Amino acid sequence: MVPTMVESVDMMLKRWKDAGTKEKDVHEEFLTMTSEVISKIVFGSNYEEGKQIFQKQGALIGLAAKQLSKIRLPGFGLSIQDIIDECRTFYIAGHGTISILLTWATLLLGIHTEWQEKAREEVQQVFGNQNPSSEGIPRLKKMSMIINETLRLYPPGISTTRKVQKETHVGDLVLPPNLNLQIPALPFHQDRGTWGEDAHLFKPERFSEGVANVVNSNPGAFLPFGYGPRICVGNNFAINESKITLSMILQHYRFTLSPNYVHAPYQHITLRPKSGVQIIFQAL
Ligand code: HEM
Repeated sequence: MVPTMVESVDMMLKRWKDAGTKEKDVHEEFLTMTSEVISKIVFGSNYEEGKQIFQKQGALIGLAAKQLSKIRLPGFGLSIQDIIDECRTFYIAGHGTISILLTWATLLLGIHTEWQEKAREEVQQVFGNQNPSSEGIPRLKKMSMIINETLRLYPPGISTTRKVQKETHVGDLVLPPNLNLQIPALPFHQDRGTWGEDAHLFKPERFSEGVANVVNSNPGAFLPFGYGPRICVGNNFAINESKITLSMILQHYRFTLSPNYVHAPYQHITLRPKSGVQIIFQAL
């Protein structure tokens, strides 16, 4: 997967170079790039083909006889429809969230340029001018701290849901069966009792000893990928793709937030910027 990710980021950086413009809406750029990656990995195709596959799937589902969707693959208990649904889930879950994480991380590094420099130094130590490799990715400690702090302040999957199976007592509350619960990440991520009075500030050093060290007394304090048996299955995929993308950008550009940017995060399933994030890039 790493070479596929590197190839897609490389294509994005070539587009940037050819376009020659310094200011970019990185949300748009990352959306195209992450769609490219997931299309190649799930379908072995590119972004345009991936889009077409979904349009064709719509028609296919309409045409598919009920009989077809009832065919079950031996040993797996999955129907053709189940497999189509799984591919769709991976396609949708597998790029929107990563592009949002990358967008917020770039915004924060565009403001906190001292952290941008620290991250660039680390990337140069680990990869030099070479493309990121799977052996080097786990050595990017500062990058992990930056990504975790971004996920804490701007969790793309802003809330998750659970359904109560049997009557449950939580403190004085009695939760009846079948109650749907919405579990928002932000109040936990910005709780001053857990994170301190500066909980609202970007301070990646909180994670210098890893996530477990910060949340060991309360595993629910940091929920960017959810929690328990239904935790996000794309967790490592997302972190790897984010580290690769940020590393390659840092190898080629120094960047700052544009004065044209208007801060307007809003929740539309995920936590995204309403009018994009405009960043000014300077080639190194
Ligand atoms: C930064 C990127 C991502 C974030 C923030 C994120 C966040 C989440 C969250 C909060 C959940 C709910 C977990 C729970 O209820 O406990 C979830 C579930 C899920 N995610 Fe992600 N996700 C990301 C990337 C991905 C990627 C790249 C994929 C696939 C390639 C993916 C596939 C899934 C799937 C299939 C589920 C449902 C798991 C289940 O119900 O068992 N996600 N994700």
